Amino acid sequence: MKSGSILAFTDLGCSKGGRQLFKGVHCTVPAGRWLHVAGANGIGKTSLLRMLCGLSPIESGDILWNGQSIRMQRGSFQRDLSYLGHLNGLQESMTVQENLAFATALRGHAPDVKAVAATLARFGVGGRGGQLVRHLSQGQKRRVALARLSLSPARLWVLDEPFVAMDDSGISMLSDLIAGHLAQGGITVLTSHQRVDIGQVPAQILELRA
Ligand SMILES: Nc1ncnc2c1ncn2[C@@H]1O[C@H](COP(=O)(O)OP(=O)(O)OP(=O)(O)O)[C@@H](O)[C@H]1O
Repeated sequence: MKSGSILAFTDLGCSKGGRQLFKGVHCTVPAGRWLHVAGANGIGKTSLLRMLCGLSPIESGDILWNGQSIRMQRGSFQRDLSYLGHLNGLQESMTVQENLAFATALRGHAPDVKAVAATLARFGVGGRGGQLVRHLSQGQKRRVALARLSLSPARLWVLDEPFVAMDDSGISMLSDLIAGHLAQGGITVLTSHQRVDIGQVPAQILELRA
């Protein structure tokens, strides 16, 4: 993983349905650090993440990746990004193994069957590889989504409420996964209503306010 990436929000604002959610957000997150986007229900945390991922347009201000607006580098920025939303982004009618192989193929690589199996085992769903995703529990789906994330070479991880539906071992596994990502020079932006600890790396907290 290349080091030295940097993410910045400059005077960022967002409105939905004609209502201003937040404005004037400034924040810089360097390589190896993580940002906890916090704030009350409905304040706009998911909306901010969706702008960051290009799922909705930037209305005011800007988002910079390595000093350049993400609007000017859509393709390369998307390759640097992995997004985990509320819905996990898994194909329900495919097996667990097929989902991970599909994600690898989308990145232009041949699926490594052994690596997929080892990763599923690491995330506590090793026996589920041949099972359809729609037959998994919510927490198991989350674990499969995290297994897929761990195989991603993306430098920026954007995670919307990643700890929801996770049991204690899942929470600690995810914290370790993020800590490992940061140690390799990655950056993580996440939302959570709970306090989050990621190894020894202090949180940068962005508290959204109306
Ligand atoms: N497409 C839309 N049209 C109109 N309003 C929208 C749209 N999408 C989101 N909103 C509104 O924008 C506000 C912010 O929603 P968002 O999901 O970003 O909040 P949040 O901070 O993530 O909330 P929570 O903590 O409850 O998950 C909410 O009031 C929501 O109803």
